[in-house]
Amino acid sequence: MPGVLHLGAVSSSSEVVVRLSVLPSSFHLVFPFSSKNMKGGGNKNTYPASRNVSSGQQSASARERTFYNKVGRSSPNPDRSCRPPPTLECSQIQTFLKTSEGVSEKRCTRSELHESPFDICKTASPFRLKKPLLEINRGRRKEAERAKNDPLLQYLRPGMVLLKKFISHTDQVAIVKKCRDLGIGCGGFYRPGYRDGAKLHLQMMCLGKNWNPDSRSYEECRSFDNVVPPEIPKEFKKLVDGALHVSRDFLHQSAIDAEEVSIMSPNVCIVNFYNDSGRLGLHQDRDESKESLEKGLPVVSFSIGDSAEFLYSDVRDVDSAEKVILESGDVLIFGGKSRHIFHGVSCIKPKTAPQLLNDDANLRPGRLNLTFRQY
Ligand SMILES: O=C(O)CCC(=O)C(=O)O
Ligand SMILES: [Fe+2]
Repeated sequence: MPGVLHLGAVSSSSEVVVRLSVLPSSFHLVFPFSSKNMKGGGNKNTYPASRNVSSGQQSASARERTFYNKVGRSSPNPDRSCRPPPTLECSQIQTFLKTSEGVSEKRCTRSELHESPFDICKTASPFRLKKPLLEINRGRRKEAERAKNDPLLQYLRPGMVLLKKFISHTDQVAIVKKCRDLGIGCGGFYRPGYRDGAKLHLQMMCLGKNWNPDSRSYEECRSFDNVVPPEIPKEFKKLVDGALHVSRDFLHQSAIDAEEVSIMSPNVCIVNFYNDSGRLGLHQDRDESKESLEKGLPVVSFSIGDSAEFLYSDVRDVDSAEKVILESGDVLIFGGKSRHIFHGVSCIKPKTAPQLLNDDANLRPGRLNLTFRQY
């Protein structure tokens, strides 16, 4: 039965064998954004119509399209031991742990994480009280009012563009669900720290390659548990590509050199989850390859959930840093002359996530952020 987890466990004093098997699910892909339709100087408050990516056809209805039609049918991660996984469609995860000498098999395991996987979604309660319609509508009106005068496309500085509300509601829900599934599996969320014991104020998961905060370098598998990070879902890559094209069109329409934002193909993504007290100090993203950094290939950042106060500056100085609020659905791009900016998250603004997202994605209070890079 699709999506059903079979768990069998056999245990002896020297060995534990756990087998999980889940049938993979298939996806039908539909994406909402097409750079081709983007008129930078046109309607400031709408993005272009949806496009069915798989067929390349224009679709009639705009915005509210999803890139999964089967969200929530989770397929736990395939084998991610530090060896080539047998197949990405792998439907089984096997863990062999031996407590005695002579370990012959040691594959995808969580045993070394020392903590249970972090779930970015709330546990569904069968007794969840529905908010009164009046209250829901009041929330929506407030959100719409606030967004009314916000230009959808904002040029923040050379190489830095903000696409407000770029990710549709249904795509945000799908991203949350995908990150949740990956996050509770092998290579999922953990609280990163440094050798001296200091911890970052967030939960992190890497896709593509692992970023090691202590050595400030990328590695093929996580040094603390030998797990190969999950791949970046191709649906995420399509959204990144759409965002890059829309921002280049916008620059072009605004008589700014589109090359300030280069096209790149992400092969690394750092997924951060911040709770209400989460934050991230000012830093530069400078651990990608020399070639990528020299070309100024952009970082593309997705925000979902509660809003964040995002700081950026040419120097590492919180007091003089510029400030921008990143809201759910926003995409921030910084490349070219802004590729080396110092940036960070000074605070999360509690209870600012759209009510509809809370209802449909069941995200914990906090903020999900994905930053895509080309190593
Ligand atoms: O959460 C954010 O907006 C920034 C994340 C970030 O800078 C990073 O992961 O390097
Ligand atoms: Fe960063």
